[in-house]
Amino acid sequence: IDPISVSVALGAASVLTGLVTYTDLYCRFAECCPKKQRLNETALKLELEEKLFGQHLATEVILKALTGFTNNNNPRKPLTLSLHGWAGTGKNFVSQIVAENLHAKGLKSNFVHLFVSTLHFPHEQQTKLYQDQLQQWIRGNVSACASSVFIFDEMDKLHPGVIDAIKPFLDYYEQIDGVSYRKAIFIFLSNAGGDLITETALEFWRTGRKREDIQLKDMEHVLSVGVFNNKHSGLWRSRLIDRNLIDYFIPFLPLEYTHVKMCVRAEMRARGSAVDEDIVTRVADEMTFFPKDEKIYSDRGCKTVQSRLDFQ
Ligand SMILES: Nc1ncnc2c1ncn2[C@@H]1O[C@H](COP(=O)(O)OP(=O)(O)OP(=O)(O)O)[C@@H](O)[C@H]1O
Repeated sequence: IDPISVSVALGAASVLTGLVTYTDLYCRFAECCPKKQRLNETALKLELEEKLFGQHLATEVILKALTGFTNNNNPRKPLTLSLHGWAGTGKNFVSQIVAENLHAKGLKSNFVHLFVSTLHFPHEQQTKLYQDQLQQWIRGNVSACASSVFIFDEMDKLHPGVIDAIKPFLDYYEQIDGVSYRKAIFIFLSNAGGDLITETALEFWRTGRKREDIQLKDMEHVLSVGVFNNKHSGLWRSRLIDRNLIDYFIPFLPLEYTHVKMCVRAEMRARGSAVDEDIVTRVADEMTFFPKDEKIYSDRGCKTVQSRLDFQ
């Protein structure tokens, strides 16, 4: 054995080891973009089942979509989810859970980006500017981290056309100007389609069928067509829909009295208080329910539970 090559090899090995340790150490303190997107399926499943109430369809589809996408080393396009439903039914809540399961810092991660239409894109006459800014922002962030997550809240308040600026990034291209967008995840949140979802849920209720028997096929098509034809959906006549670039339309069902009670209990536990059923009932009774005759669904979902609890 040649002593010189041995020492070169040893030196190289130690530098390499040093480097690996340095990177590990660095990533322990600073946030690093994961080279391979890892998802703990079991943990996500458990979290959704335990924390998200009354949303069997969303739980099922989100799990399936994320597991399939993150297990695929070579996705052909980014994952695009469009979450629809009445206010306070858990769309933001789920996005937060998803973000945390993909990047430990969740919404605070440098690789998770939240856009709120009324905040980031308020003026219709500046659509062109927003389109340019959005493209630049997404390009820059995906170049820095391929598995970036982009969440667009209040899609129904987004001016038509803004979102079409990102169509090329959501398409099946291998690369655009040297950047691959295939590992990114886009999540759209919207109230659009909430009425269609409620109609279907009511139809099941009125005909004595169980809420849990509602299937994705009962809604997905109606939802995509409804959103495409709705001028105030953010996806009105959007090329994202007619080019089939949205992978899943995910319905969030309106929440019932029992779900509101579950939210109150969860909130009490989160505050470290013992669950007091009298308070739970009081808070749930204060919420308003629709339709006028049956009063089945909370018109704000679980949204005002936290503030109502403050006044008990
Ligand atoms: N299905 C649910 N299961 C458990 N908690 C829920 C659910 N829906 C809502 N909540 C609670 O209510 C809060 C508000 O809900 P969230 O912000 O997710 O509603 P949203 O659907 O995004 O409403 P909006 O369309 O008005 O933005 C959540 O932070 C969560 O605490």
